[in-house]
Amino acid sequence: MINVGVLGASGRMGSAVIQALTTDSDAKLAAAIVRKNSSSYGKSATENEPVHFTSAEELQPDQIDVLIDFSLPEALTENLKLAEQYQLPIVICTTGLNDEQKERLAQAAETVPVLYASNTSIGIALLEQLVGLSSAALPDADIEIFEAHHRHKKDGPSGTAITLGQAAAKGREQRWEEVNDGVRTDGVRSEKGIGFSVMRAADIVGEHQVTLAVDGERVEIGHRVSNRKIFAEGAIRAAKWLKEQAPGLFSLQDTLNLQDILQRLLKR
Ligand SMILES: NC(=O)C1=CN([C@@H]2O[C@H](COP(=O)(O)OP(=O)(O)OC[C@H]3O[C@@H](n4cnc5c(N)ncnc54)[C@H](OP(=O)(O)O)[C@@H]3O)[C@@H](O)[C@H]2O)C=CC1
Ligand SMILES: O=C(O)C1=N[C@H](C(=O)O)C[C@H](O)C1
Repeated sequence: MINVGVLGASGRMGSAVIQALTTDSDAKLAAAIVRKNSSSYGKSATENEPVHFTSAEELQPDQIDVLIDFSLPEALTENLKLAEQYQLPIVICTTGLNDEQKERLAQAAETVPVLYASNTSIGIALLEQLVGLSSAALPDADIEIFEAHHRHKKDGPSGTAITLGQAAAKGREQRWEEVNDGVRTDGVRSEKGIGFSVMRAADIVGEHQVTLAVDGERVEIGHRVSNRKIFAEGAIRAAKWLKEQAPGLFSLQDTLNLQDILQRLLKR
């Protein structure tokens, strides 16, 4: 049984992780961590078990094996400090990180196991591989990425959309900085640019579509999530894997054998 500390525990994803832990036979909720000024602070985090929303300062580190972070980028530094202070593996699922924050992940990974996943679903991990493969196989195709999320989302393009763009660039051995067109404000695509379009509406959980288009033909690779349980269970699966690792910076791909499967199939 592993004991999980959830950071950002009062949020949409924090609540989904807490819910998923109630039915997991190998992992349980050990701490539901929020800001001290959170409206949830001190309230009960679960219906039947005696876990209350608590602050990082009150944490009992000996009762925790691994942390899962679904807070916001503003909390990243403090959350990594917590992992370092108590030598706890940490799965970071927050998106919208800037370059400095990404460097901070690598720095923390020198002393604790850190897994960063902009999307914890296996479907998106698979899409990443398929996008890399498609982009290499169709070197002249124009690549565009569409993503749709709920009206409350605070960052865009989504972390997943950026990860998929990076997979496409990697497939063509291109530097991401040179091909990232972002969300075009003038509507004009650069020659090798990868562009993004973003929809924010109602309760959409998470949708991504990568289009590779040549004149007269179009490949579309897409993924839709309709329940946050998918992300929650993926994060818990990653946490179980990370708990067994030495310090280092990992991705969801490290926990799966998708590359091996693809390589085996491509050799046939
Ligand atoms: N990797 C993945 O698969 C997925 C990643 N995400 C990402 O996870 C993150 C959270 O998403 P979601 O649950 O929808 O967001 P919410 O806004 O619902 O939750 C955010 C949580 O962070 C807490 N929080 C806000 N500001 C701070 C702060 N400055 N310091 C500490 N805690 C803070 C809030 O707590 P309170 O206000 O109570 O203090 C709340 O619990 C986003 O970055 C999102 O993009 C989302 C889905 C899947
Ligand atoms: O904020 C969300 O909700 C989501 N964020 C992640 C992202 O930015 O990619 C993953 C998921 O699609 C949901």
